[in-house]
Amino acid sequence: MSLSKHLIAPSVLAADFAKLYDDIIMVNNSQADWFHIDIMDGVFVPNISFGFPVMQAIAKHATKPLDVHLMIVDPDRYLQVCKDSGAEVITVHYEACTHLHRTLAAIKELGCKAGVALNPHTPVSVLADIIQDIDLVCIMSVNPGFGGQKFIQYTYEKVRQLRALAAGRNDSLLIEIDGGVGSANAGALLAAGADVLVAGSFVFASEDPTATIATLKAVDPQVQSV
Ligand SMILES: O=C(CO)[C@H](O)[C@H](O)COP(=O)(O)O
Ligand SMILES: [Fe+2]
Repeated sequence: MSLSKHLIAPSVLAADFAKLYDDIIMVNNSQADWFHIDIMDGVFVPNISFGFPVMQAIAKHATKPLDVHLMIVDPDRYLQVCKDSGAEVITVHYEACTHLHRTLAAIKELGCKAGVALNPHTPVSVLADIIQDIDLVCIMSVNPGFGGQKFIQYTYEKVRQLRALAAGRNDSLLIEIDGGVGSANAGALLAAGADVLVAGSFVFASEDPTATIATLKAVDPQVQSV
């Protein structure tokens, strides 16, 4: 049995949409902790993924929490439908929210965990005055919009900075890493202070996704050897 406390959230974006049901059942039966659901509007990011009807179909069969990453402008418009579509964690982008404090309060009001995602160019210091109000910070380790991109190395430093920023003010903060995550960087991310690893192509493009999830779940924190 693994003693690891970190969470694995396979990103459905990388699943085979023509056999989505099979992939949902695979995740249900794996050691994954959450489903990561990427919703894109073609405005905040230069891509459109899928919307709430598809998420509702996923929720019908998923036996694990849905961790929803909203890559959309003005996300307040869609919080209620997101909750009604099965979300347990709702993450909005810092860069997409004019009134982030109000948006986080609205997410919590719905009974969901409130997350904030940061683009690679956004420093963690922007969260200094609001860190105590956040359940989860998603550090983007690629520019959002597409799966299968190369992991940005500076992410390790951002995880360390965020853990230091939250110390004593939000010790239960979950730090999630999204983009280009796989066994080459998982151990170092955990050592830096990450709690949740999102993995899309690394899981779904592998020969045996169930075993790949188990491998990520079994990773121990490791100081990066570069
Ligand atoms: O938010 C995302 C893209 O914007 C995805 O969650 C992320 O890219 C995961 O895919 P991969 O593991 O293939 O990089
Ligand atoms: Fe994502």
